Amino acid sequence: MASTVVSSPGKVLLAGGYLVLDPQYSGVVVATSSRFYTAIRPGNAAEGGSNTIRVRSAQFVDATWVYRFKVHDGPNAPQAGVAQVASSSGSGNKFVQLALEKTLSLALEITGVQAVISALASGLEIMIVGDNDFYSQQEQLQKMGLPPDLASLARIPPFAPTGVMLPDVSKTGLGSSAALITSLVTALLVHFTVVPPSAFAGPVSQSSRQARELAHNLAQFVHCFAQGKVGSGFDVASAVFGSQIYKRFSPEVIQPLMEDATLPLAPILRPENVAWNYRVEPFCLPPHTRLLLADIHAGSNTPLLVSQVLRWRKEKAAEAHALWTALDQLNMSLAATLRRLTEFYSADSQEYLKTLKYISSLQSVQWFANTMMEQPQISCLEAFYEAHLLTEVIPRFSMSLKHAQHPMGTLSGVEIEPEQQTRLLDESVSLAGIIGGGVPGAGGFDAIWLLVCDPPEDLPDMRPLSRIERLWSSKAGVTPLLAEESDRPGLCIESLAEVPGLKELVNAV
Ligand SMILES: Nc1ncnc2c1ncn2[C@@H]1O[C@H](COP(=O)(O)OP(=O)(O)O)[C@@H](O)[C@H]1O
Ligand SMILES: C[C@@](O)(CCOP(=O)(O)OP(=O)(O)O)CC(=O)O
Repeated sequence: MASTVVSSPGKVLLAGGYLVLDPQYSGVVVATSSRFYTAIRPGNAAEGGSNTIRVRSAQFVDATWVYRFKVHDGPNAPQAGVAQVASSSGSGNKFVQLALEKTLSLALEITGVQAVISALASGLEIMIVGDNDFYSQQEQLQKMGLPPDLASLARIPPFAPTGVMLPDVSKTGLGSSAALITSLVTALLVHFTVVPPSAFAGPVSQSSRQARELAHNLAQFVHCFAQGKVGSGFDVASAVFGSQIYKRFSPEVIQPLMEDATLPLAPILRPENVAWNYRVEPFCLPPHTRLLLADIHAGSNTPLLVSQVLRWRKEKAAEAHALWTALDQLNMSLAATLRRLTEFYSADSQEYLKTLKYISSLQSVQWFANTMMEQPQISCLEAFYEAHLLTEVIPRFSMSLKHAQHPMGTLSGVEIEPEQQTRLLDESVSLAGIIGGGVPGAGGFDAIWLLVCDPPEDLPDMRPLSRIERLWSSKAGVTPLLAEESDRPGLCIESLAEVPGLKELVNAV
């Protein structure tokens, strides 16, 4: 039987951090070209593999877990028992184990006990890998004697070994656990014929929507259950559906499953369940602009930041409401302006590209220097400038949150946009051809994002991307990531042979 391979993208929350935890507000999420991959194939019956599931995470030291599957007669429905029988590191992998247990339980409910048992007759071999971008490659570049730029990153072999055990890896904030859980549960759903592979073979369509929604609901539940908390779920939603404007689901929908592990899953997780009230509005960055991320190699504690901000919001309700409302307006204006740029391109790609090429060589303060410019170019330029101004204002607003708390003290030290990040952003955004940027997600010391002009044709002087690479290479500990915005839908079914480097890993013993 051929391997089932499913991938899902990482995420960048451009705007809407903290707000997106509340269903009244939305987050602007970009799915990345960097992905997680899960490959599943039958094990070896001759080696007594029946009902044995071996999971390997090839990029890490001692990252093999072996599980034994059993069907239990639950009080309400048959349930999958997935017990760990071996682990190369001696410790478990709660996220993987729960993904297996919950997905196989759902398969038992939907396809029946016999179908699941026969699909496990030879056991399963599962390989999980994430693109190099999910982990800081700064040490790898040093080892290879390469400068910290995009060309060097492209020379690192795919799925390069990190040389460390899983808990010790330095992450870049692309949302590894959400992308991993989403690709793993969906690969299992496909392998156990709960959903057809065709549902993930092309763009999100009406006919494939239900399968995606089931994968979404299951991945959200497993991710929350494994984390022991219900986040906004923007990371899982973008792993499933791609770039979007996201409004969260009410946590109540999965609360019964979080509290009672014996409940049947299908009635709650099925796509027809109207209690799943999340909203996904498709979104994409304007044509020929490039998302560029920096790995800052530092990291912040998101749960701590979140709990401090939410406590402040509760204590200072009126102040917080005013700030949340203002921030949401700015975030939604940014999304609308970026959309308007895409519309310009659709209406008149030549004028759009002319404008893009023009601003690629100028700092934003010079964009309006050319008084000879005429419509429709002026309107297009105005939209680029509006996007620039909005990204300038949004982080300053979150900073006002930092200052707002001082009299009260509860938020002191909450570094949503630390000064180092502000300085790096200011320097980056002031270069020619940079539309704007910000601190993604919960903020902190993790990363910054930039939107960079990337016109299709040659430019008379240095490309904006190269300007940024030059600036960042002069800063210790700042390296770009290869990730761009994904040009594919969220979840994708893959062919093993077409994912460079994956076949070799899957076939290695
Ligand atoms: N590449 C991987 N292979 C296997 N399990 C993984 C991998 N990455 C993450 N996990 C599982 O997900 C858990 C949470 O991962 P973590 O990277 O801390 O999450 P996050 O991306 O949300 O910060 C890990 O403890 C591990 O159980
Ligand atoms: C605060 C948040 O709204 C956004 C956090 O975004 P990040 O991208 O910082 O997330 P992590 O991958 O968990 O570090 C919390 C949420 O929406 O769940």
